[in-house]
Amino acid sequence: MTLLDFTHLGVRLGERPILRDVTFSVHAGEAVGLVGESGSGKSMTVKSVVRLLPAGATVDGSVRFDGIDVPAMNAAELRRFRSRDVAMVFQDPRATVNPVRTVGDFLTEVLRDQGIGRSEATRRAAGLLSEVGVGDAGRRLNQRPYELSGGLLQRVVIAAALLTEPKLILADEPTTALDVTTQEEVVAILTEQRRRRSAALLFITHDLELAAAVCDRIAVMYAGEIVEILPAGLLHEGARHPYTRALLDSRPGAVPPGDRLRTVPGVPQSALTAPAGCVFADRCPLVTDGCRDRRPELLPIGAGRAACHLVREDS
Ligand SMILES: Nc1ncnc2c1ncn2[C@@H]1O[C@H](COP(=O)(O)OP(=O)(O)OP(=O)(O)O)[C@@H](O)[C@H]1O
Repeated sequence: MTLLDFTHLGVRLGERPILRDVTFSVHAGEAVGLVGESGSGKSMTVKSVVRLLPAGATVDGSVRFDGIDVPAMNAAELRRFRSRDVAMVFQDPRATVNPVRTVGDFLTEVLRDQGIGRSEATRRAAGLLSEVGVGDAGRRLNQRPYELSGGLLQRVVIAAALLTEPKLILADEPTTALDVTTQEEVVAILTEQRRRRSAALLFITHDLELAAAVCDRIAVMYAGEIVEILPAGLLHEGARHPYTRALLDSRPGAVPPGDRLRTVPGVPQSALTAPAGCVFADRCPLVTDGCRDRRPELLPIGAGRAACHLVREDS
């Protein structure tokens, strides 16, 4: 069953295009990874779900949650949607948690807003802290954010995200600010807890391997567009788009130890600077004249979809 549905979503900031024709869905309980270089539009796609786009953004196409058009929600519907149906985990937990209030206040606030009494809210918050691996929950509830490490605080943010039993979790590079060992623990906890609750996940990362480990499907973005979407388990053998292939080739693990790392040649484009035909044409090793003339559509190929004239003509 489709939970979140983007149909021809376009976002502009003034005259500047940010996202173009973004079309994909996330099913109930499914995890979809949004991958791509900096500036490709991953965060803007996620922000459009909760209507947190910058002031002055204009949106066309649709974003539907459980069949309801998010841009058309009135203030009360939007408040309810944001506080109950969807939860967010961002890169830096210290930017999410109020530094001067206790962890307990942060965790119980949403439940208290829903009319749940203090002791019940505290009991639930303590239970969730234990579930996300924060020991000595009673003591932690009385601490302030500066008393917790980044990894512990991100677990607190994950606990807060789970409190209202959301149907969808939006995670924007949730581990980038943490050290490598802590990253693995936090990803494992997020994955385990969302699976246990059958919550869907839209997971932003630069890291294809991480996306493949955490998600069921991977959507690759470039210059404000989705250029490929495919099952995570088929990432290595099934990726067809030259940009996805180039990202795979530029992973540290793609070259023998000691060899020079490969990069995707050229400079990343935004939706504003991308060429008129295929957005990847300027950097594509397979480019032909036809690629510069016509924009490829995201069409079924193999087990996924890709926006590339060449892989389509090949198959
Ligand atoms: N507040 C803003 N005002 C103007 N332009 C913005 C704003 N935020 C993002 N952009 C532009 O929108 C485009 C998409 O940005 P977005 O943050 O979605 O990319 P991203 O793929 O999430 O990148 P990163 O991985 O670096 O977070 C970029 O060209 C960016 O410069």
